[in-house]
Amino acid sequence: MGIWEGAQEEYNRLLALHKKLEAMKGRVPPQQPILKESVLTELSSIHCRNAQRPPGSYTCHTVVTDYYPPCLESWTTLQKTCISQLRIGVHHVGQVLVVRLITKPANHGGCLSAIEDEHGHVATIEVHNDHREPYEVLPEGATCAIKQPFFYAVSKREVRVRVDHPSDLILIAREPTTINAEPHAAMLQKAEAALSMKQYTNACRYCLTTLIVDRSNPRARLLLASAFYGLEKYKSCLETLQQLQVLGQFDSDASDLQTRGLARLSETYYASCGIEEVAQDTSKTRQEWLDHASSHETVIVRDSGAAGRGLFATKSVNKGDVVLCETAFAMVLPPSQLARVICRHDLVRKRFRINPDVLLYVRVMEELQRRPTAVPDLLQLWSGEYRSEVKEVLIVDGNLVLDAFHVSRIVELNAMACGPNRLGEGIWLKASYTNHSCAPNVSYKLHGNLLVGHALEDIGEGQELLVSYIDHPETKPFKERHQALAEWDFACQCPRCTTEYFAQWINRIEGQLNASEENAREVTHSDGQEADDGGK
Ligand SMILES: C[S@@+](CC[C@H](N)C(=O)[O-])C[C@H]1O[C@@H](n2cnc3c(N)ncnc32)[C@H](O)[C@@H]1O
Repeated sequence: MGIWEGAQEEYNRLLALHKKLEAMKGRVPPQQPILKESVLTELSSIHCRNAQRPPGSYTCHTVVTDYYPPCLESWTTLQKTCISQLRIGVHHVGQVLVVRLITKPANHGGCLSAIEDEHGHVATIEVHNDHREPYEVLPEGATCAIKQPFFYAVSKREVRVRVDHPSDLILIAREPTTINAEPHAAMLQKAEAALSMKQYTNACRYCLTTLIVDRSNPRARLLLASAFYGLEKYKSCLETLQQLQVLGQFDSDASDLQTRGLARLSETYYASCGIEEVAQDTSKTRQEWLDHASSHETVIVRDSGAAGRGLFATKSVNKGDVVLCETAFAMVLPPSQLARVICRHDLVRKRFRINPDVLLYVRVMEELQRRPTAVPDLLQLWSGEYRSEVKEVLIVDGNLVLDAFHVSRIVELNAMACGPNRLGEGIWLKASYTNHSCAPNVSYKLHGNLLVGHALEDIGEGQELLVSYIDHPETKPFKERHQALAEWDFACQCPRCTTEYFAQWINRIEGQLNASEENAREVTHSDGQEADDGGK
C-alpha cells in the first residue's frame, strides 16, 4: 500500500473512532486513577517500536480533533488543577496543571512522556507542533506547567493530556536566564552556536548582551553583523561593520561580509542579482539556498476587491521584465521532503495532509521560533475563515506564543508547489499576496530558493499582478479549471471566469426560455388540435 492510501485508510479509521469517542466527552477516564504501570508500559512499547525503525525515516501521525486558541496568560495567574479533576474532551481554560516529567520522552505523532502531579497521580502528556528533539521538549525530571490542559481520549481505554500550542507548556524548573553574569567568551560561544543553527535572533541577543558591557568587543560586533545578515537586515549589518572600521578592527572576515552586505542591499533596491546568471548557475549546481536578497520595490499589497488583498505594480514593466524576486521564508524540496513522512489528520476540517505540506508547516514553525521578527509578516497572510488573536510577537512566560492551527491554515492556503516535478513546497511572504487568474499576467520561476516573477505581458503602473495557481489554464475549459482550483477553497472570480460564467448563465437562461417557448408552442398547437378534434 502506498503512503497516500495508507494515510487515507488511517484517516477513515480515526474519523470513525473519533465519532465513537465523542460520547465520553465531559466524563472521567474509565480507569480512575490512571494506572502508573499502564502509562509506563505504553511508553516503553513506543520506545521499542521507535528503536526498530530505520533512523531518519519513519511515519508519524498527528490527529487534530479540535481547534482552540493558545493561552495568553501567565501560568502563575491560572487556577491550579490536578490530574484526577480533568474531564475528557474538555479544555480546562483558566486552569494550570503542574506536574513532573517522570520518563524519557518518546516521539510518536507528537512528543510523549509520563507526568505525575503532587498527589502522585499519573497520565501521559502528548505535545504537538514543537519539533525540537524530544529531550528538549520534555526533559526527564523537569517540572512543568501545562496551561489550559486538554484531556483527550486516544481510544476507549486511553486518555492523554494534550498540548497543541508549544507555548502552553512551561518548563518551570528550567535554569533562569543569567546570561548577564556569564563571561564574554561563553556568551560569544553561544552566539556562534546560535549562528550555526541559523538562530539569528538569539545570536543577536547574545552579542548585544556582550556589547552592553563591552562596547568595543570586535568579535561581538562581527558576530552581530553576521546575525543581522542572516535576518536579511543588510543595512544594520553594514552599520555594525562600519563601527568596526571606526574601532580600527576591520579584518578580512569583516571585509568579506561587507562586500556581501553591499551586494544584497543593492539587490534589494535595484533587483541587480542578474537573474539570467543565477538561473544558469542554479541549473548547473542545483544549489537549494542562494546568497541573494529579495527585491520587491516594484510591488505593493493593496485591496483587490472580491479576492481580498492583492499584489500591484508600483511602476509599469514590459513583457519579460522581472517584477519580483524573493527568497523563500521556508521551503522543502525532494529528497529531504521524503526523509520522514508525517500525516496530519484534521478531523475538524475533515481532511488529511501528508508531505510535503506537513513538513513545510514544520519548517515554518521552526523558522518562526528562529526568527520571531518575521512573525507579524507571516501571521498577516491569508488564513481563510480562521481568525486568531495572536498577530504580533507575543512572549508569555518566556515563550513565543503562536497559534499552531492558525499557522497550519496559513501554510495550507499560501504554500506554492516548487522544485523538480513540483514535488516540493515553499512559502514566500510577498508573493503569497498574488491572486489567481485564469488569464495570468505574471509567471513565477524558482532558482534555488529565489522565486522570480516575470511579466507575461506589458503591465501598467497600478495594475494587479496575477498568476495562475493551476498548470496550463489556457487549455482548460471552465469546469476543469474550477475542479483544479478546488483544493484552494475559493470560487475563481477572475475576469475570464466571470465572463465565461455569465456566458454560460445566459446560454442556460436562453435555453430555458427557448424550451418554454417551444413548450408553449406545442401546448397551443395541441390545444388547437384538440379544439379542432373536438369540433370534428
Ligand atoms: C494566496 S492567497 C492570495 C492573497 C489573498 N487574496 C489575501 O488577501 O491575502 C489565496 C486566496 O486569495 C483569494 N483569491 C485568489 N485569487 C482569487 C480569484 N481569482 N478569485 C477569488 N478569490 C481569489 C482566495 O480566497 C484564495 O484562497
